[in-house]
Amino acid sequence: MHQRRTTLTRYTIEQEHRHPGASGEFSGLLNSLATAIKIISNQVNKGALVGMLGDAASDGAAVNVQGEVQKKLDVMSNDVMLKENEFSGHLSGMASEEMEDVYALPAHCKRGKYLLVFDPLDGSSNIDVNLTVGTIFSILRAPNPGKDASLEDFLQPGTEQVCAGLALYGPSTMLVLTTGNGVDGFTLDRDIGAFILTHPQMRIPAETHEFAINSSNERFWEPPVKRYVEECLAGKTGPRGKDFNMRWVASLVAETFRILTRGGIFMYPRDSKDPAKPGRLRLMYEANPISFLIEQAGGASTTGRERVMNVAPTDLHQRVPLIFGSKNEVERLSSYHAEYASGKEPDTFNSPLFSTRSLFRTQ
Ligand SMILES: O=P(O)(O)OC[C@H]1O[C@](O)(COP(=O)(O)O)[C@@H](O)[C@@H]1O
Ligand SMILES: [Mg+2]
Ligand SMILES: [Mg+2]
Repeated sequence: MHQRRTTLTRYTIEQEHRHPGASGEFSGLLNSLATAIKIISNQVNKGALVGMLGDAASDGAAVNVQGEVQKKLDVMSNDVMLKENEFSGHLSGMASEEMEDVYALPAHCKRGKYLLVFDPLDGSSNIDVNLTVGTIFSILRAPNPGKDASLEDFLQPGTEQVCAGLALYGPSTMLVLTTGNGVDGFTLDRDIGAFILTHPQMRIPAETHEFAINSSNERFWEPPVKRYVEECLAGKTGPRGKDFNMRWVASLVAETFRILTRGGIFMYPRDSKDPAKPGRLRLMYEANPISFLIEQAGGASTTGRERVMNVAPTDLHQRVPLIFGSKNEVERLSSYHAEYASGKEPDTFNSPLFSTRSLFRTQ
């Protein structure tokens, strides 16, 4: 007996039926996005077999607008995202982590009513060590549908996103997305070449005992983050009264999926490492789409000072501090930021962990 499973195609049609006025453009766009993701997944999966590992230029000279060395897979993924989506007819422009300016659609491509912003390959440092990487995307409404999009058209806060999602190229290839009605996860069934709904309505538990932060930056953190991490490390014997576990994959997509699955808090906070950069992660194609997913799954996302999706973008490649995950933990860390901003010194800063001999010395 045939057991019917919900494919991504069926899912988008069903969603469309819920909106009687829908034109089908959005489903068409998701379809071309899914095709791009399948192509990238195939190349990531084959890796060295198709010569896809390593830097884009053998001497490491290919550098993107972020000043980061481009991997071959960064370049290939960017190209696939552009070429598979430009023809959909549903976009009036695209912007990518790997390109300085807004991508101008070729003259022969029809202009549509959406804008697509993406990080074609997130977690690039993990490619050569065969760990999970992914693609992050955000869909906005084009202020001037049918016309070429300008840079200003893209500078919309995260609250304006109509859809956001990520693809994971890990042990299995997954697509996780939200259109503002919760978060649904699909797994690629390679035998039939279709995404199947395997993780409907994902929810993040409000409580957690797992945190993720790159602790090599500890000396650059602000006091609220130092305080929060110190309290986690103090475990049962500290003010939290419970032991915490720590994870750092250095792949935002993988950390996000872990948090969507079993909770936790992710922190790439503001630090003083490079005063020109208020954070490590990019607002438009990393922080906003991830925040939309997290909030839709019942979690929270903040810069420490404000809700990420409320930040008014001023630049395509703008960076922000990013703290997200289980609601109670994110709220706790936000309250530490607020206390710090108000000038109140919490008692825990006098704890031995912050003494001159300690790991978490205050500066
Ligand atoms: O190397 P670090 O400082 O730990 O940073 C890790 C972060 O950088 C990223 O790899 C940045 O993304 P890209 O690989 O797209 O540049 C995130 O996925 C991850 O959270
Ligand atoms: Mg990235
Ligand atoms: Mg990237």
